[in-house]
Amino acid sequence: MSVLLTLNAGSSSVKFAVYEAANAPLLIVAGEVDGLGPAARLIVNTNPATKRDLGPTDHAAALHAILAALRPILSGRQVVGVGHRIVHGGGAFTAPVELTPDVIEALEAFVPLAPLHQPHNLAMVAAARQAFPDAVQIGCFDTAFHAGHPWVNDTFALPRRFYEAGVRRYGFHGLSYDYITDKLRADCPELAAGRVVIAHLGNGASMCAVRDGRSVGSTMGFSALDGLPMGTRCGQLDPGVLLYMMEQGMSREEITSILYEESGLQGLSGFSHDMRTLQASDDPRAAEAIDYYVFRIRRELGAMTAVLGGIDALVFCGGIGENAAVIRARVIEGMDYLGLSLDAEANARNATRVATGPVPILVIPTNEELVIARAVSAALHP
Ligand SMILES: Nc1ncnc2c1ncn2[C@@H]1O[C@H](COP(=O)(O)OP(=O)(O)O)[C@@H](O)[C@H]1O
Ligand SMILES: CC(=O)OP(=O)(O)O
Ligand SMILES: [Mg+2]
Repeated sequence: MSVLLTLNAGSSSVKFAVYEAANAPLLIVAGEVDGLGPAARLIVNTNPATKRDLGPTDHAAALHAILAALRPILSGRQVVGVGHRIVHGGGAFTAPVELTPDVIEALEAFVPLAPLHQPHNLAMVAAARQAFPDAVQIGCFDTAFHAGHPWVNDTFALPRRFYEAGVRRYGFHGLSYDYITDKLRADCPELAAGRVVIAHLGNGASMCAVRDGRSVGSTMGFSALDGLPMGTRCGQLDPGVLLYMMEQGMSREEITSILYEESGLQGLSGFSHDMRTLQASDDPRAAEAIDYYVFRIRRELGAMTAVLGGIDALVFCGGIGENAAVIRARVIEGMDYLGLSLDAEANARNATRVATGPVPILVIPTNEELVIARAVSAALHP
């Protein structure tokens, strides 16, 4: 049997799935290594019984563990296509593409703009090519969903030459937004045609303003640093802070490390980037980190609603958006002025529909893997 493999290297996880290679890909198995760093674990089919502690694990080791776990499943099956999440496609890659050596070379240019993702995304391509030399390798871009952004959301107020040189607000998490808008189109077409704010709250986090299924605004920009605070990333920052750091004599490497790896929930709490750990802690710094996180989501919810001129539905997704009922409750508190109010009981059990007010609030498990698998399938069956 011919199968497709998808690989999604996020900042704290590597997610994977295997599908039967049909026109509409049929899921065989899915799973992830999450908690990359000192204590990662492998979980298959979200079944806690399969959980295996891997100890200290980076992206490469995670892929190794995934391929080992897949060996019995892939035996007797032929991997004909591998689909990769590629976080940054810049202005040039606005649709899935075969990952030829020329394309890989072009994508390497974006490594400095997404250092927590792009190098790992590209390393997965090399590893998959070695493991499955006969399979076609397809790249699917987080930036592509936002490619039609209105210019005002695309630009910074810098001299024009920077825009021409590609210094633009690309936006990310596009595979997730693509899945959610498609799901809305299928399950609630009346909402899909309207003004929807999607909050993708994972280890990375962003929000997107969607009108009639198209991105018209997003909180992330040129790099995956902007907008909301994240596990270890700072989110929106006054550029004067960067000048200050430079004046203090910090090197580019030091500043990069602070902004990408030592900030966000990690920086504010001083001990963890993981929402589960922070919620379980009684350290006041954990509470303050969560306060700032919620404050910024509420602020951007107002901004995204203003971009859309109102809101017809709010969707939560990503590891935190799908599972952290308390965070959703705190984001929605006092938002009746937007027509948003929460059904506490439905919210507590992570139900799909969690609103009591006039504006639907939905919790939709995102599925970047399926978006990737569909793209691979389309490439194989044009
Ligand atoms: N039940 C839960 N309650 C609170 N937070 C959760 C829960 N499950 C997962 N998370 C959080 O989700 C985040 C990871 O999200 P995920 O979307 O899987 O990450 P990535 O951005 O690496 O794809 C972590 O902060 C984790 O603590
Ligand atoms: C773009 C980004 O931040 O992705 P993730 O949330 O998977 O780290
Ligand atoms: Mg992710």
